[in-house]
Amino acid sequence: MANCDNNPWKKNAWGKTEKKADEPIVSFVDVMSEEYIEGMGNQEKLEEERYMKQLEQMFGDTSTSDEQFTLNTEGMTDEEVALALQRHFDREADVARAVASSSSVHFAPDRYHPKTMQETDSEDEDDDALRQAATDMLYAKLDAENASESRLRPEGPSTSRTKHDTGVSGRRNADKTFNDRNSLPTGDIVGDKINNKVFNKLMAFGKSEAKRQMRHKDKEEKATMDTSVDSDTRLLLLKWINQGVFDSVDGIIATGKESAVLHAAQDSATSYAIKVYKTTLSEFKNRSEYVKDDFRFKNPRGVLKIWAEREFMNLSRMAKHGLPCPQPVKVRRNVLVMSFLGDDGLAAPRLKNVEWEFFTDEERRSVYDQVQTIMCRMYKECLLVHADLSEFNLLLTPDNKVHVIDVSQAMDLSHPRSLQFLTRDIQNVIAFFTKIGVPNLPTYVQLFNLITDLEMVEDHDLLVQVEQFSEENRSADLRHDKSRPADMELKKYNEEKKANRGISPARDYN
Ligand SMILES: Nc1ncnc2c1ncn2[C@@H]1O[C@H](COP(=O)(O)OP(=O)(O)OP(=O)(O)O)[C@@H](O)[C@H]1O
Repeated sequence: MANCDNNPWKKNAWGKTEKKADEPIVSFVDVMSEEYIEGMGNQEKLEEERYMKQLEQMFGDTSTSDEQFTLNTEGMTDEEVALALQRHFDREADVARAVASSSSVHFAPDRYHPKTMQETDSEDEDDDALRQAATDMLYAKLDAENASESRLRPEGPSTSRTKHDTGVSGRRNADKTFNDRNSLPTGDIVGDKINNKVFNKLMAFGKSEAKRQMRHKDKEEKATMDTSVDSDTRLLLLKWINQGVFDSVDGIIATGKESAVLHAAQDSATSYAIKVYKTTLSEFKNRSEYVKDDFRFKNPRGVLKIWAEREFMNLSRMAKHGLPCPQPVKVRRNVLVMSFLGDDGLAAPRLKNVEWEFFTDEERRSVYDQVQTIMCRMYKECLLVHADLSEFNLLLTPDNKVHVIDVSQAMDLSHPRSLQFLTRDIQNVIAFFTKIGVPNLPTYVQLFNLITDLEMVEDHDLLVQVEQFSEENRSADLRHDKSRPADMELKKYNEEKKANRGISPARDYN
């Protein structure tokens, strides 16, 4: 086979004539022989030695030891010094490269690279010491700047402080407490210290106090609404002013347990009392005795709004029979408008508040007689028992006439306990007039018999007799439905509504 190597037209894959290799051609057998490899190694060693000699000739000593580099800069300009340093740096770099390529020399990175960030215990200690020194310096500076605050610093020149220092944290706590006025009103505590325990307690107290005040505010707002007028009532009153029922509502006459009574005026000639019932259940708890047998009070919340209507209805019944009481004018939801008892916008006093020492015996007796007549007529003509009659619900107008008010709880005689309530009314009245010195008052039994035309005896307790009578003489209607005696009152209530030609007795007025 012809030897193709000598052919000048021989081209490589890119169409170019291949350049003849400078290196001697070595057979594969030679490459694989150990002597050849050894020879190669020796040759490299020789080349390396030769290179090092060259470097020595160029730069002098190229030792890689950690000897300190010294440069005598005497008489040198800055530029010469810089050049010398640059040369030194270059030389070291060359040596490092040469050494790195030699398998017999280990590369020491510390010499050319920044110190590694590996931390040791001793380094930690050093850092702590450094930090402490920096803190000391900072506080020393602060103290120097503000000599007046030096009392915050613990005694002794070598004492160091951190943010956890009691003095520093105490001052910081005091600042925070003082500046955080929203949560805690502290007064002036500038310059004082508060230790952490106290500070934490103060903050916790501040938070709970803020919450408590919010709750308190809520309650206050609700209470204001309860005792005076809520927004719905205000709207209703405004509507009545627009309708010309009255011109203005100009103040509170009284706030009772269950209501607020306001004064309203029209043309400065006519005055009205507006009774706004509270709409919270708590106020009606003490009414349980009136309502415990009454079907309407099974759901007490639903019943709150009927108190105004009930009073309106009772006042209507009484006014119809000409009893001295406020004239009912309007009722809607929990608001009742009635005529005002008094003079010049001044409400008539309750018997409780009358100055009886200015009254003669006859005048006092006259007042008692009026009350007795009211009780009799309420029972006989209106078929009602007041059920809360006392010196608190009887007003004395300037013409010395007694008027009865607050009849929302007044009950029809059909109520299974109406006689018991009448007995209590009698006891209240007799007790009061006895107290103000009215002579020759009847006994409880006498008054009871006078009002009811029943024949109770003096020898026995009136209430015991009344209980017994009620038990034996339930009305025929009630006997039909003993399980729900209050149904009787409902029946009467509905009959009365119908008799008043409307679903509600207030209908004719609204
Ligand atoms: N028509 C009126 N004219 C003048 N003052 C009145 C009138 N109605 C009520 N008042 C005044 O308002 C006060 C409270 O009225 P009323 O007794 O009806 O409300 P109450 O909430 O039932 O009060 P309490 O339960 O404390 O007796 C009365 O004591 C009286 O001074």
